[in-house]
Parts: sequence; structure tokens; C-alpha cells
Amino acid sequence: MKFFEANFDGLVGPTHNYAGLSVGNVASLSNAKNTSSPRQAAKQGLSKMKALHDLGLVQGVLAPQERPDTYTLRRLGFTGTDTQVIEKAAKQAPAVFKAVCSASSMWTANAATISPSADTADGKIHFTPANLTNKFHRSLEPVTTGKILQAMFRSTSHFAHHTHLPDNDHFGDEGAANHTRLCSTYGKRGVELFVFGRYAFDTSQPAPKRFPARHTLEACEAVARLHGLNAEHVVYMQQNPDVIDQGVFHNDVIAVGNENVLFYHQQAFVDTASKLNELKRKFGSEADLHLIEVKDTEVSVAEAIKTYLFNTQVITLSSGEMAIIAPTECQESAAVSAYLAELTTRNSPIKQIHYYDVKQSMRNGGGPACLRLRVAMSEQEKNAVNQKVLMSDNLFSTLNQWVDKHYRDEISEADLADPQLLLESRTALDELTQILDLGSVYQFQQG
Ligand SMILES: NCCC[C@H](NC(=O)CCC(=O)O)C(=O)O
Repeated sequence: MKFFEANFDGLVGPTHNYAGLSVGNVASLSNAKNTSSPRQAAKQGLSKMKALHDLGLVQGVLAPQERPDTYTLRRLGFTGTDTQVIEKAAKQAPAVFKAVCSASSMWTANAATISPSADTADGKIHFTPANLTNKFHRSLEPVTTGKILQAMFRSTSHFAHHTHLPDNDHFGDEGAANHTRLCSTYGKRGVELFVFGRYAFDTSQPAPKRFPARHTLEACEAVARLHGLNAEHVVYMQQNPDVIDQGVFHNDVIAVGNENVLFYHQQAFVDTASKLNELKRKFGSEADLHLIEVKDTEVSVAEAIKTYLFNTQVITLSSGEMAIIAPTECQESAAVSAYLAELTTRNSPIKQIHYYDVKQSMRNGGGPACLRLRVAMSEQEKNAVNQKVLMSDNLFSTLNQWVDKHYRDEISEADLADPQLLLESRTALDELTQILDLGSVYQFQQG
């Protein structure tokens, strides 16, 4: 049977804006208050999805969430009509209001952790939405994420959905951004590499001092248990606290893997040598494991954060060669573009580099890899997916027209409090649920 890896990219929502909500994420803070373009952001994302589809990959779309989140504002004591709730919150609690307007569900690498059927005890693909407890604006995502994932992966004979972990920092879970699956080929059992930032229950262990470690070891262990993974095929690695303190808020800012390739920076992890030995042992000898370590002298951590060299997608093409999908920021850096060009000449499967412009997302700290959720699957499992969410020439043009019809060209901070924006978003999302055949996944559709 044919197995492959599908990417499900977040469709950027109609309220995409720069609110400086993510302490520890350099781009988010430095672009706070800049004007955004939701229309351009959504179109940049769609172009990347279409490009991967055209490269022969299976590409899907993950719907955005309803914002401003008036339901959360009501839970926080704002009353009246939706317009009154928005006006009161924007005036009385502007920081809270900005948080409930974020389109952050676009970064679907944080939507969930997925284990493919080859790795799980019951032979199903397992999904656990990430609780994203560390940032208030992101903690509003998991319930709707779960509903959207269930509307995309409906078949109970192929897919198993779990509830997100308890909403507490002890179980802080940022999803697939801190999870990499290494395997000889997609259909074979792989090694699932979980990366965490700190130990929740043992404060004597190393932890960052300046910026938060969003993801805990205990969260990783819980997801591995839920998914029925075999301990002999799981590795837990701690992120280097010093790089978190420099702005590496997720592991996918400093490492990325695909099949038998792990591409990472020298400073990415704690206890690197012994942990990579464990990884090699658990990976086995069915294929060569390529551990591509980028040295400080080749690309500094600061340059990696600026260009998102590691927030690239490493994909396998039908020829068997691998390609790196990189943001144009990598192309614009002399050091990084030279590194990548040289990388394709080495003895590794990576032979092509493709650059795409996702600047609207990059300004909030989200590169190509943040925008996608990976699901390794078989042809049979793909046939069980809601087919309406899969990218095609048709869906690409339908969604571009949908964006043109509903999205604003620009949004500034003041625009977020315009009650009209909520109506525009609901109208757009209502139409989208029909395009993608999702059913009533949004609260406003519950009547
Ligand atoms: N994987 C990339 C996630 C980026 C995301 N940025 C944000 O939420 C910034 C939103 C803002 O500042 O408006 C985050 O930090 O979790």
C-alpha cells in the first residue's frame, strides 16, 4: 500500500493582525501594532498550499476560528449584545480584547500532535489537540480545533480523537511544533521524537530564565500514552534553555525532520550526543539516519531565528528526493542561502530548495513549518478523510474568491473593535463550512 505525508495548512482567518501577544517570540513583539493584511496573508498561505499540491504532495486546508471570541469575553463578565460586549471589552480591557481577536489558529503546527497508524497500538491515526496553555490568546483554540479535526477526519475506524490535555501549565502542550517523526518510509513504524522545554514536576532540572518554556515533559509523556506508542520507539529530548531565552519558543524554530533526516542546530538540545545515540538505536538499521547538524560557525542561532532556516518543511518528492520549502527570508540572507545551496550538494536526500513568500505570517513568528500540520497516512486512510478539505485547482480558486469576497485588505489595532468585523468573519466562516463540508463547527452556528 502507498503511504505518504499529507500537510494540512491553516487558512489565515479574517482578523489576522499584529498584537504583540507572544512574549518569547521575537517577531511577534517587534511587529506589535503594525498594520496587517488579512487578505494578503490568506493568499500567501493558499499559494504555498497550491505549490505543494503542484509538487505532487497531498495538501489539505484547516479552517480558521471565529474571532473576536465574544464567548470568552462573556465568560470574563462582559455583557449585552455582541456589539456591546466588543465595545466594552475594547475600552475597559484592551489587552484582553486584542487577545480574543488573534487569528493565531493559522499556525496549525500547534493545532495538535498526530501519530500515524504505523506507530500506534490500535493501528489508527491518533489526534490530540494542543492545549496551548502558555499564551492566553492561544489557549482559546483547542476546543474548536478538536471539532474541526473531527469534521475532517471523521471515520472512527481509521481515526482516534482525544481531548486536549488538562488546561494547566504543568501539561503545557504546543503540539506538533515540538514533535518530529523519523522513519525509514512513511508506512513503517517510526521513532516519535518529543521535544519539551521544561520539567513541570521537578524544578531542580534546567529551565529557561528569561522567556517561558511552553511545553513540558509531562505533556509529551501523556500524549505518547494516549496515542498508544511503544516506549522503545519514543525519544524525549529537552530543548536547550539558552536558545529558548534567545527566542526559540518552539523546537520547530531550531530543528526539523522528515523520514530519515533530522536537520537541527548545534545548540538546539540538552544532552545532544547521548540523546541522538538513543535516537539512532531506536531508529534501527533499516535506513541510514542523516543527522544534519548546523554549526554556530555556519549559521548563528540569531540568524536562524531571523530567517527561520529550521522552520522549513522538508518534504519527500515522488522521485524520492527531498526538497526544503523555505521562507524568502532565508533567500535574502547571504549566510543562509549559501548554506542551503551547499547543503543540496552533500550526501543527503535533500536536493532542492524552494522559496515562498509567507511574510504576513513570518511577522508574527510563523514560517512555512508553523503553517502546516503533518499527517502520515495511506491511500486508504486518505480516502477516509473529508475530501472537501483536500487542495485541488478548483478548491484553490474557490478559496481565493472566498478571500476576495470577505477579507479586508488592511487591519490596524483600532479596526479590531469594529463590530462589523465580527459579522464579516461569521459570514465568511459560515460560507467556508459549506465549502469544506465541515458542518456546524463554530459556536455562532449553534443558534
Ligand atoms: N508556530 C508559530 C506560532 C506563532 C504564534 N504567534 C502569535 O501568536 C503572535 C500573535 C500576535 O502577536 O499577534 C505563537 O507565538 O504561538
